[in-house]
Amino acid sequence: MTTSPARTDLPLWPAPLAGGPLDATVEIPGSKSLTNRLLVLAALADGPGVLRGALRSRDADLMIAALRSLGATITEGDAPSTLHVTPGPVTGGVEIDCGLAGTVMRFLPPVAALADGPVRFDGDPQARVRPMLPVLAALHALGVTVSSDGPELPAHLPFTVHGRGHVAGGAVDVDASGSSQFVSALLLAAARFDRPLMLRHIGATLPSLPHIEMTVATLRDVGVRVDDSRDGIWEVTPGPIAARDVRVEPDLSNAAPFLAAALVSGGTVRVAGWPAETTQPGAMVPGLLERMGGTVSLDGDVLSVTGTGAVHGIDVDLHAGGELAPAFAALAALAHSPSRLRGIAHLRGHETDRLAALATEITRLGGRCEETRDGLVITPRPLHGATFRTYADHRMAHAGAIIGLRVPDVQVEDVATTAKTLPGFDRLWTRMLATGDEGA
Ligand SMILES: O=C(O)C1=C[C@@H](OP(=O)(O)O)[C@@H](O)[C@H](O)C1
Ligand SMILES: C=C(OP(=O)(O)O)C(=O)O
Repeated sequence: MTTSPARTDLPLWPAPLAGGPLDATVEIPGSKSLTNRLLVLAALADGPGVLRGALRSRDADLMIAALRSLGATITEGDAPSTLHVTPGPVTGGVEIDCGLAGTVMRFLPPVAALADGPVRFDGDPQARVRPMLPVLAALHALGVTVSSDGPELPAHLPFTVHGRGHVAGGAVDVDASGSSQFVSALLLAAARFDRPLMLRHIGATLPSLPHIEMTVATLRDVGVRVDDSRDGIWEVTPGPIAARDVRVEPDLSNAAPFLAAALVSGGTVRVAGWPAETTQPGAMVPGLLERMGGTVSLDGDVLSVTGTGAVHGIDVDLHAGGELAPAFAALAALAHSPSRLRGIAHLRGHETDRLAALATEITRLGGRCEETRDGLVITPRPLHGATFRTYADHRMAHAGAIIGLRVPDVQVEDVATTAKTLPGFDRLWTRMLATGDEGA
């Protein structure tokens, strides 16, 4: 970890201070995780389908471009968030740019295995260190050839999946302790395999279980039979994938920084379209904010969080919702009592090593934030302004914005990196602070 002054050639965004208690309603665009699952299933379906309220962001647009090159036709309807998807035979002989999107680099290799030729995968420089081996080893075990420069199975991008038009299926063990996306990836394509897929998780821990439940739920919604009755084992029966006209829920993890702002600034922030039931891990956000001093209410589908400006520390296992950690680490840095975030060792393989990044940046602002084996311990200290580096990580930018609500002169590096899942984050944030009813 380094605490030296940040030097960056990237643009700096002066994070706005909260002028007073908030009174804002924020419209959050569609869920990244749901959009990218629904796009994959629509591209493999039996007929044309529609997504409404889909996310349009870098990760979603990379998925759209990749599925188009693999043979699907995807067009915009009356709005950019309405997507018409017409499946086609899965075609090889193409290259896929994964950017930094875990959902693209993990979900598409099993789809590429169904193609009629090789599919090469690559992405951003930072994507080339994100773990890939468990999903590629599983494909290899299912009879799919995967190659890169060396003789060994690739552990990272870039690599090539040599599609042969079909995947046998069968039983396979996967260590998904590094990412739930290894499980989701194989389940999403498995209805198109020749035989049932019987997938067993063999690692010590399994992060982000809600995201696996999301995969199972989206598969069942399109008529695919999934047996998840045994812990750590999933069985998918090959069969038709129904075409659907579906509405995508707002991204509840991206709602987290906005709702957190109510605790930091005092006042109320509302998010419209909050689902009554969801598999998104963002469902944990209201309960966590209550524990940190917020008052939460749900009126119809409008979730309101009201804060006083006082933030309590929290001791929490975020294993199920690791993507929430940056926002909650930022809140913890502003709390009046210590916090411990546990169960999130796998965040070291996210967009950046998020544990190191959060510890470095909170420390740079004068805070005390220490890495543990599986998380962070954050002890309150007075903070001061400085550059808050973001490491191409959208959720680091959210964290810097939260701290900047209270700490003058926080300069968030490369706020445009938020376009990964929420283009226009800075505009939405500034409008929220203008305390009116604002939309995306
Ligand atoms: O399947 C998904 O859509 C996701 C699963 C999670 O990944 P990990 O299990 O790697 O944390 C989550 O952090 C990521 O933002 C999205
Ligand atoms: C871990 C994340 O993304 P990805 O889908 O790229 O893994 C995230 O959005 O927090």
